[in-house]
Amino acid sequence: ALTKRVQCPDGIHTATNAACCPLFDVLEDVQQNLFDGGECGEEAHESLRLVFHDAISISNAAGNVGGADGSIVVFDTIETNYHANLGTDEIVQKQKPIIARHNISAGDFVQFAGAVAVSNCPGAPQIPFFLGRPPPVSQAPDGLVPEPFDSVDKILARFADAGPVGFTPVEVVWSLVSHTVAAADLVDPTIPGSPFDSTPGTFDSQFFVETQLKGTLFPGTSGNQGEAESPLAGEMRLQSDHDLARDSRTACEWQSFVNNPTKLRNRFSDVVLKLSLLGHDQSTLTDCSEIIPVPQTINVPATFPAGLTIADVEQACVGTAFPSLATDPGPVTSVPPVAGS
Ligand code: HEM
Ligand SMILES: [Ca+2]
Ligand SMILES: [Mn+2]
Repeated sequence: ALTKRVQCPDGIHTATNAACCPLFDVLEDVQQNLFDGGECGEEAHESLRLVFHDAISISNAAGNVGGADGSIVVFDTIETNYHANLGTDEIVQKQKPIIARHNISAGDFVQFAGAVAVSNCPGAPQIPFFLGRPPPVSQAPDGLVPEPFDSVDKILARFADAGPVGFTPVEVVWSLVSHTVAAADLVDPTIPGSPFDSTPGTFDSQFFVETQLKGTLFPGTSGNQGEAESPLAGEMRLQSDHDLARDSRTACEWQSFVNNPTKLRNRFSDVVLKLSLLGHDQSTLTDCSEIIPVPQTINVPATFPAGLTIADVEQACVGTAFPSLATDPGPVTSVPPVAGS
């Protein structure tokens, strides 16, 4: 279809809707001053985490107030002190001056920065972005963000209660594709930056392979709340990811992402869009998805880490065999921490 484009006031860009033009400057600012020139590093990871923590803070039972409204930024002195949000204060402090330089709401910025963050990760989808969220009305109440020590029942119930339609167990799995570009700083504070898979800078399916492997060690100290044993030195496994990979309601969807990059991209894109619209009527927002950069593509098959094979898989999906994968060559390695964590 032919779409008429407008010339933006900067004289450089064009857009399908003039309302999107200011986002070219915001994009430049976040790439240069938040994401170190366009990296999939610590600030990109934390900005994606912030997408979730802002958006999921809405409850159908409580009347669907809030959601993706930027309250975690505007009411940061309250919300970043909630236990589940600990550690988000740093990225909020880095985002605030950028928001102040532009005429953009905090709710829009959090979702925009998250979509740009994901686009910096090779293999990622181009996440749609809609513009026009009003300022938040109030801080989100405590207790709406899932914790890694929550049971699967509790996690699924919390997601089901997020917004008027909620999220199904399968959509919960889709949302956890995020943990392919992620690390933990506070679950074990002695080892900040410990990644959830061996490739935290790449948007691949290693997270779904490695969470299905038998846990054999704690990368740092033992006894941390919300942590389960992982299969690799340096790698952190959340109790919640361990349990979701093995629960009969979620295990087959979890396994289905292994070596399925097209599904990984498409489902994650769908579910992040849905998160980004929590608390909003999509028809009141403007589609500015074209401003989000097109991510670099990758073509690397999933593998078992060196020294591990199908024999180390804790098969949980009944009825579908775990995909057959090669094992990385060479000696057993350990996963290095994410820099700047
Ligand atoms: C059951 C649901 C979830 C739980 C229990 C959970 C829990 C956690 C925990 C405990 C951390 C480590 C925080 C730290 O110690 O620094 C983390 C990191 C992260 N989470 Fe989740 N998460 C969930 C869902 C999500 C979703 C839906 C997204 C995004 C769509 C997301 C994105 C991230 C990212 C990107 C990081 C890494 C941040 C960094 O590397 O700095 N999480 N998550
Ligand atoms: Ca990865
Ligand atoms: Mn971090």
